[in-house]
Amino acid sequence: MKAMTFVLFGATGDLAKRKIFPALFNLYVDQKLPASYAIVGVGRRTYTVAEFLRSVEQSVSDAAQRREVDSSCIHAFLSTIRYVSVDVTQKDDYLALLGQVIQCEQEWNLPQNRLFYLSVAPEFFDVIAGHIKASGLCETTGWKRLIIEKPFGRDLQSAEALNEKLCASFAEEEIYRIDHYLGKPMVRNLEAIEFANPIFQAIWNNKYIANVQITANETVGVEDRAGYYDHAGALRDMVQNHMLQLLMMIAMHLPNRINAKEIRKEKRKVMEAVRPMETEDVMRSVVRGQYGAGNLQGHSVVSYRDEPGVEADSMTDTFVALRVWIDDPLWSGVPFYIRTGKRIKEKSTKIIIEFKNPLEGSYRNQQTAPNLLILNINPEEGISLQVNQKNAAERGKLEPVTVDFSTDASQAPEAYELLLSDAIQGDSTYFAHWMEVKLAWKWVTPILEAFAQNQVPLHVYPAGSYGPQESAELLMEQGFSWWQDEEREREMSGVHSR
Ligand SMILES: NC(=O)C1=CN([C@@H]2O[C@H](COP(=O)(O)OP(=O)(O)OC[C@H]3O[C@@H](n4cnc5c(N)ncnc54)[C@H](OP(=O)(O)O)[C@@H]3O)[C@@H](O)[C@H]2O)C=CC1
Ligand SMILES: O=C1O[C@H](COP(=O)(O)O)[C@@H](O)[C@H](O)[C@H]1O
Repeated sequence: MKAMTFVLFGATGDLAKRKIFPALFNLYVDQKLPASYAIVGVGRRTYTVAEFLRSVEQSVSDAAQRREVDSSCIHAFLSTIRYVSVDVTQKDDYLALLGQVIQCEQEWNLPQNRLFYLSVAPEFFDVIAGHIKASGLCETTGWKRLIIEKPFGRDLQSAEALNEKLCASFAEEEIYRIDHYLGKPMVRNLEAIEFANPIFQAIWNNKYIANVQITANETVGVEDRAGYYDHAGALRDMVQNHMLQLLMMIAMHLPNRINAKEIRKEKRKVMEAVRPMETEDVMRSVVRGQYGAGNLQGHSVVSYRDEPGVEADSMTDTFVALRVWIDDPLWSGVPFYIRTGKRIKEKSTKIIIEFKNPLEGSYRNQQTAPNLLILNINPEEGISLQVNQKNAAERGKLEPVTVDFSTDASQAPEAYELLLSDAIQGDSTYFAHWMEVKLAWKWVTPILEAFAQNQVPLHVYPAGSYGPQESAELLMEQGFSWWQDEEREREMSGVHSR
């Protein structure tokens, strides 16, 4: 790993405190940072270095406790950090930043490898990239990289404009667009499940797969983010980025080689093959919902429109379900169902692959359940396979059982740790390439337009439910159902087989 200087814009912000500094600290403890490096925190407020380090110390204290490290370890980590107050809109302020970076490079004898992380509001992304270039921060004798937070634009046009501006300062291969779903260990694992297991690889196609169900349900509501969310909605907030990334990961074909270039090439091909939607398709294949008041895990919760900061007549989608077709020989005829919602009965991110069931009805007078491959992403992490077996206690009645493998999620590194470690090493496999982002925006555009013009009904669903009933109907049209909901209902009613 090459020695470097890590410049963190937004170092006094929420994300830096909650995720970035704890992740850097964990990497430090695990000796996954370069042998020599410096971190330069950039914020607007005029902190002294000591004040800034106190705030960093606070933000890594939980991680330090969990890792059972002593204060000397924390102080050693803090000793690598400096702070500069910069108004990112003021070009002259960047000279002080450049001075600090050069000073760090001299003090620690670091090559001019510079990693810039923009953890600031999106309206500053292009401004900062431009000033980094104009100030000379970009002129290095080593490498330079730019990590950029979400959201990457709010539609195709703004994303293109942002990308153009970033590309004036950084080349595509130097830009690392964060999608934190690509930092989740089980999402990274999808590629291995598909491509490192010949038995799955052999049946990963429309001959054997009946449908694929991708779910990211949350129990939380809009929280204190109405200012952003009420102008975004679930389609922009979750589908354009995270859900389509999951789709690309699960549907990509076997790459020629397992490396960043080939994997991203295959992901891009998936987005190119996703069937575009006309307005009529949107009306047939997309369900839009918004949570009403309800009861969630024993607590009454207010409707979305009654949340602080939300417009009383807001039409913002807090739930979206979609039926997606991929027009390529591998997936022709296989519906991919995607859904995501807030204030849903339980937190659950998973992908369920339902296999075709040619034996249905052929097993004497008994029904066989389809085989399911369940990829649990969050909060549980692991794989389950549903198979049929005879229950000896029930006179050999056939019933589905699951073979489970789960990992201890509490021991797995956090998404930001994995993403930061990758960017430091120059591995862009799990960052969104511009073409993926662009194609995803392009694909959601007709849906965004149909929502804006109210061409799709907004179904109100009770908080604590599985979303609007219409989302179940989307699957029923092909004779399917959301397996996860069925499973939960069965568990609750004490019935364990179909
Ligand atoms: N917070 C989260 O959970 C998540 C955040 N993100 C993304 O991360 C990014 C940062 O979010 P978050 O940390 O929540 O934002 P915050 O509002 O908490 O922090 C913003 C940061 O930007 C700095 N800043 C604001 N204006 C200026 C300026 N003119 N000059 C210099 N610095 C400035 C602030 O400095 P100061 O405090 O000194 O004013 C602060 O460090 C955003 O793109 C967001 O979309 C993505 C996923 C989750
Ligand atoms: O990016 C976002 O993701 C979170 C959900 O992330 P998860 O890791 O908890 O599944 C979502 O709550 C938020 O609205 C969105 O901006």
